[in-house]
Amino acid sequence: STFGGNLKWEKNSLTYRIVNYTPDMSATEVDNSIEKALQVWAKVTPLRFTRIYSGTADIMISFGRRAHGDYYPFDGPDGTLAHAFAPASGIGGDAHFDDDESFTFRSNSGYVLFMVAAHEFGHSLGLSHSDDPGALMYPVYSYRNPETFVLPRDDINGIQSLYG
Ligand SMILES: O=C1CC=C(NS(=O)(=O)c2ccc(-c3ccccc3)cc2)CC1=O
Ligand SMILES: [Ca+2]
Ligand SMILES: [Zn+2]
Ligand SMILES: [Zn+2]
Repeated sequence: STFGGNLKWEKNSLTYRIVNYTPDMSATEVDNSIEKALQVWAKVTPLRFTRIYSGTADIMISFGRRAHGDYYPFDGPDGTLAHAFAPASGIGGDAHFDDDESFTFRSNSGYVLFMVAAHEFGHSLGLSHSDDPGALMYPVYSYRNPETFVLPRDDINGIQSLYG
């Protein structure tokens, strides 16, 4: 959900940090999923993402369960899979993933981290939900092959209305 207003980043160069990992996948698979999910948005905007390994990034990415340090505790298996905060300082832009879910790299047994992350990063960049069922920002998870995934037109229009 889009916590916070309909803001946007006032800079095109953003940093991200993968704060911790899920036991479901290898670190390399998590790194790859996150990187590709950010590239989905970078490809159609002037936005550029630089990974940092310590300190505070614009987009802090972490896995947690139940109460995990903000006012939006997760709910155990299923239900909410993840959430992200709209662009702002501090927790703004951060994306949290519910570690009571099973995330996967490619197979469709479990939630594909790439897909969930691409959706959440839409929120991190200022997008809210789309009512187009084919859109990435539609609020219902749907599996699409990460290898062949192409950002739908509705999402391109949305992100380019903010950062075109
Ligand atoms: O904006 C919302 C509101 C509902 C949420 N529920 S969720 O965590 O179960 C969730 C639902 C769908 C997705 C999703 C949608 C499209 C593609 C990939 C994931 C991600 C998270 C999380 C979320 O980001
Ligand atoms: Ca959950
Ligand atoms: Zn959402
Ligand atoms: Zn959280």
